[in-house]
Amino acid sequence: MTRSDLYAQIRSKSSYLCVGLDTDIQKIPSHLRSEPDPVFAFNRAIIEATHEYAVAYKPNLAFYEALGPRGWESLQKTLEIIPKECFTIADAKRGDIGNTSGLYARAFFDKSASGLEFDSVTVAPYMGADSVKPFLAFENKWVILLALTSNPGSHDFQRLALKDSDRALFEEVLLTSAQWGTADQLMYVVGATRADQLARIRELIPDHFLLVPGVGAQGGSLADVSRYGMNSQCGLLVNSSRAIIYASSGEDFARRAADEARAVQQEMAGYLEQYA
Ligand SMILES: O=c1ccn([C@@H]2O[C@H](COP(=O)(O)O)[C@@H](O)[C@H]2O)c(=O)[nH]1
Repeated sequence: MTRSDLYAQIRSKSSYLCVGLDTDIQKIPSHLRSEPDPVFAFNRAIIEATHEYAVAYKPNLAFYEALGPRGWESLQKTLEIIPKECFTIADAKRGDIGNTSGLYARAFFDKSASGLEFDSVTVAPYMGADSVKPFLAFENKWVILLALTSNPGSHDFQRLALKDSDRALFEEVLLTSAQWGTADQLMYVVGATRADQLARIRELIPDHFLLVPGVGAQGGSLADVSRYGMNSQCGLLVNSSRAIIYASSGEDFARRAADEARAVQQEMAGYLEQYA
């Protein structure tokens, strides 16, 4: 998907919501457990209920890989039914030496090889340029690099000040990696719990899209993320997983997920009018 297709969808839905498909077999409502593929049945209901309000879907690979081959099959079937206008993110956090990264890229971008074709994949940047560039070789595909993550451990390395520099490690990651590709193929993960850093991040990378997890269950503020992170083309995809997909554990789970997604979308519509 191109940047202009993504922006057109954000405008037409007045939304920059990404719904996270972190589908935990233990949390699926009990009435779905007798389905032949409960994970797929759950995802289908969530996607049907929320696609009016969401511009992107982000399955986290851990939830599928933990189930072995049947998890991979559920993922493949889920990807097939995500509406074509929606941006798809394989939250896989990959990255390795160049030839291995090339195969990871094929796994997520080359349907003829793996049966999967996502628009984007999350990648860890710490093995450097040669570990990221193989993902950037695919036309109209996106690499979403981890920059400043939402978890408490982001302080362990990402926030460390570099010696003889006024920059933190994550700032160096942003500035250096932005040279590896263009803002039409590179995005960055910045946690919503790190909204205090967004103004600084926008000084360093004004044009790139940011994938922002951490609102909802992790308590990040959508208001702050939107205020400090939005650029003139929105530049944000804000993810919420558990707060939407597990809004209810009963038979009304899909309707409740729609209610949550709609509430977030309505708040986003206001911020788009105000800031973009
Ligand atoms: O910094 C990061 C990077 C990735 N994630 C992922 O996003 C979702 C968040 O789920 P919630 O239920 O909305 O908290 C999940 O898949 C994480 O692995 C993140 O949270 N922070």
